[in-house]
Amino acid sequence: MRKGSAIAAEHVGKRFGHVEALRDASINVDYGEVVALFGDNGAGKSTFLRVLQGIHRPDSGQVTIDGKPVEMSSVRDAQEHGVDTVHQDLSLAPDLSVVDNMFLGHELMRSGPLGALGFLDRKQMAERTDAALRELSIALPSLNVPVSQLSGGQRQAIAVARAVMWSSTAVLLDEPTAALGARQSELVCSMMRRVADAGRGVLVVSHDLPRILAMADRVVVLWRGRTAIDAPARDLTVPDVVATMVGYAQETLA
Ligand SMILES: Nc1ncnc2c1ncn2[C@@H]1O[C@H](COP(=O)(O)OP(=O)(O)OP(=O)(O)O)[C@@H](O)[C@H]1O
Repeated sequence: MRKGSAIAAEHVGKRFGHVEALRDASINVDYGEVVALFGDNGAGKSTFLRVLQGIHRPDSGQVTIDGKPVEMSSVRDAQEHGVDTVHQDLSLAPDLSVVDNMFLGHELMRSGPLGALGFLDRKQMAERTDAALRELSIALPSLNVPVSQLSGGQRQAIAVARAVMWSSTAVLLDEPTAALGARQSELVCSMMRRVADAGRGVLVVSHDLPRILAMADRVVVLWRGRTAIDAPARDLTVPDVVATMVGYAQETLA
């Protein structure tokens, strides 16, 4: 497994007009590590995630990928650096099969009779889908059913497996357990651990404090656009995290 920093940001600032969404936000995710990003509503989590995804250019500060400074101006730039994101809406095409969703935008073609590329290489796509799901111990009833026929947890698993298949450095997840019940949330947590074990850095944004704190290696808490906590998860309890968020707010009101 590669060692060191998969993705990081130092002292990032980002303004939208008069709103200072990020003022001094820092985070580091090592290869093989799961880092949880917590914060109250409006703390800047989505903005920070978008900076790391190449959607927003930071006004100040630096993003590094694989330890090297990067300037990104699109999601494609982040993908070229091996960083992929699992969005809250999963971005799956409900009527397409598991295999077709895994290769959405990356379809494999094979030569037709006259040597022209024109046919989807369904065999190879199915084999690579099977291997990608196996790597994360994801079992599905069939790879050929439309994903709309699968459970929420299974759809989440496909979106994660797809991100892992197309990324070599880091996988960013936005609220992966928000729409799931307890059992499926636990399965998604163990899957995130396997993604890290497969050598990626994993960054998860969540409001599901107890569950994600219990499985993460490191925790970053944003408060009003600043990194207020950056500590090993084992050193923190849920009340610690909440108290920091609320405590900071009370300090300001006082
Ligand atoms: N495109 C934008 N234009 C203007 N203001 C924005 C934009 N994006 C975010 N903001 C503002 O930046 C601040 C941080 O928002 P952000 O969505 O990053 O917080 P969050 O921690 O993800 O919140 P939540 O948990 O509610 O999703 C908020 O005040 C928000 O209104």
